[in-house]
Amino acid sequence: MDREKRVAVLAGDGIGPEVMAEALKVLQAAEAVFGFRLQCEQGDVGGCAIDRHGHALPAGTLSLCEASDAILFGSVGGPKWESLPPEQQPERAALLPLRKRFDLFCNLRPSRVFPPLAGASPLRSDIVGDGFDILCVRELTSGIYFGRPKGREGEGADERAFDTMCYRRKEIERIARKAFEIARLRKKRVTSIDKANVLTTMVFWRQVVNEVSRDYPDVQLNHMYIDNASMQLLRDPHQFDVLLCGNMFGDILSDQCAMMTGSMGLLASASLNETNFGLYEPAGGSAPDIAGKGIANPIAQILSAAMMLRHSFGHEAAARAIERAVEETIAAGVLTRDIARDPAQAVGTAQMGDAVASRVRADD
Ligand SMILES: NC(=O)c1ccc[n+]([C@@H]2O[C@H](COP(=O)([O-])OP(=O)(O)OC[C@H]3O[C@@H](n4cnc5c(N)ncnc54)[C@H](O)[C@@H]3O)[C@@H](O)[C@H]2O)c1
Ligand SMILES: CC(C)[C@H](C(=O)O)[C@@H](O)C(=O)O
Ligand SMILES: [Mg+2]
Repeated sequence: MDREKRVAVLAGDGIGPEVMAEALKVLQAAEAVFGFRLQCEQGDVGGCAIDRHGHALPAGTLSLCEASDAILFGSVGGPKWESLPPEQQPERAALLPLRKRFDLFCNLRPSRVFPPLAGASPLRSDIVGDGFDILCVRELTSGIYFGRPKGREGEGADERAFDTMCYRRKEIERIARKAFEIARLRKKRVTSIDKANVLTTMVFWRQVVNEVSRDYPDVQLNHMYIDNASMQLLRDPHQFDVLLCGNMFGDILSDQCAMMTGSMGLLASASLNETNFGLYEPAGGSAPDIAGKGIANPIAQILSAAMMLRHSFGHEAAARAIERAVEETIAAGVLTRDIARDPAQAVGTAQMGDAVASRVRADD
């Protein structure tokens, strides 16, 4: 890295601060091994920011992000803030505006089975086989999440609520291009997910994806309806390489893919714009059911930090070293409760972080 990079560290709510502490520990180990320095600065975000500052994304946090080279994000939300008006809740007032502000349209969610964890998958062993490797490429700044109008009106039996699903050609084109480019570095297969049999937006999605695919004749493209895709993932995950999804379908299928690898706590993600500025976060949430117990799996957060080193800072060797340290930790049987075969043998969040940090090393 040419100069010291600035990282906005937004741990957020629930298990966010617990798993973030472990990711920072692992980053420090990588700094020591590879001789680079990150300037990490913490900012409040989410429900805890509402409690402290009256807003889920305080101005100080936004300016910290604007002055940084990347954002390392934990998770936001939880029961305490669910009764607030929807537009004030942490997810809608902090996370979605951050994605929009930095134009983070390209969300990468890799689901790969760690071979020693094949038994942690809820899928039958003959279906998991020797493991699958699926990359969900999710459009993140448009679709039904952001379409206007959106609202509620009327009263009584006629009271209604509505969202708008809308995609512009340029929005479909740019995410499709990303999916095809990435597929070229993998098994060269893209499955585009839609609901073109019902939704006009999705007829357009399919048409534009077909048009973009002409520039990538070496990549095999097929289309699949979302309902069938959800079923096919369970029946034969090996048929998939890159899943190209709109915002909502990608949200749903990526949770499904994560669990198919054994736990929500394993799924990292990168949300990128055209300049490779990124927000890096676990795909799972604040996990209120286990928050504060020191048992959350920090791997998704740690692997998100590795993705930051790779995609925003171009430090492939350090990213790979962290990924390898995670693989070796798992192979050594150091497992949190969500992935341990015997819960009595499970380690806590901090022990898992220690185990990964101690295994970060340069290439042999
Ligand atoms: N990026 C984000 O900030 C983000 C993402 C998803 C959900 N959320 C928010 O989080 C809150 C809880 O949402 P939810 O319950 O639907 O989803 P969740 O992902 O928080 O939890 C779903 C299940 O997965 C488990 N899980 C998740 N991460 C884990 C980890 N690291 N280790 C072990 N187990 C883990 C949880 O214990 C829970 O049983 C909501 O307020 C939601 O809006 C935030
Ligand atoms: C918390 C929520 C807004 C978010 C989403 O729906 O995008 C989350 O579920 C995710 O997958 O990152
Ligand atoms: Mg989600």
